[in-house]
Amino acid sequence: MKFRLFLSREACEEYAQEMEKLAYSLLELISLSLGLPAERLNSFFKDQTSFMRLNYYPRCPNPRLALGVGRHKDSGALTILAQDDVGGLEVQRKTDGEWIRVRPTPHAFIVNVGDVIQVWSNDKYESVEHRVMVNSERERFSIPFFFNPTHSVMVSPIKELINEQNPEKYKVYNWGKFHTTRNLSNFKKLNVENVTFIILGCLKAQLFD
Ligand SMILES: O=C(O)CCC(=O)C(=O)O
Ligand SMILES: [Fe+2]
Repeated sequence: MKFRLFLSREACEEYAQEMEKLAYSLLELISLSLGLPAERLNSFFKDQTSFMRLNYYPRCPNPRLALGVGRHKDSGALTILAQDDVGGLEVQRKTDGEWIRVRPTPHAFIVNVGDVIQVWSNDKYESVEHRVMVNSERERFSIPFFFNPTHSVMVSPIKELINEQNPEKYKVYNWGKFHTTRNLSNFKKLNVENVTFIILGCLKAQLFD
């Protein structure tokens, strides 16, 4: 995939509209896979707070000293990522903590399940931890589309998925408040490597207070 450096507003709007359609299709498939009606989750996105980002990672002579994107989990519902052929995205394998390179596949998107779907599905789906390494020889471009719920949505495990054998693992939280607080803090105030993980951990911990 080749990216032009300057994208027009119209192109960005058109791209976002297409991503939104794709995101709804994926959401419906996820809903079906959980044994729910296809459109069960759609209403959470009526005035969605989705956005896209144009990422540029310049070449770096000493990649070990530079931060592409530090380790994190995406906090929204789904991320649909387009990337060029340079590579640099890595996901952490849960079994041994090893960072695995995600090899770019031509004409394919990478789809991340975010924390919101992890909570809705009560851990049936897991939000993957990932990071981006920079490259000493080539610059890199990527375009993530973050498919996020409406600001006022209260996120908690979907009640149809909860029963005695599968009690809810998360307390309810407000998506908009959570997202704004996280963005405003810009990860500065917490001296930890992985803020999302800690926050999800806190939500889980509260359950057992
Ligand atoms: O550029 C990438 O490959 C991923 C960026 C990313 O993880 C993010 O913006 O959340
Ligand atoms: Fe990410």
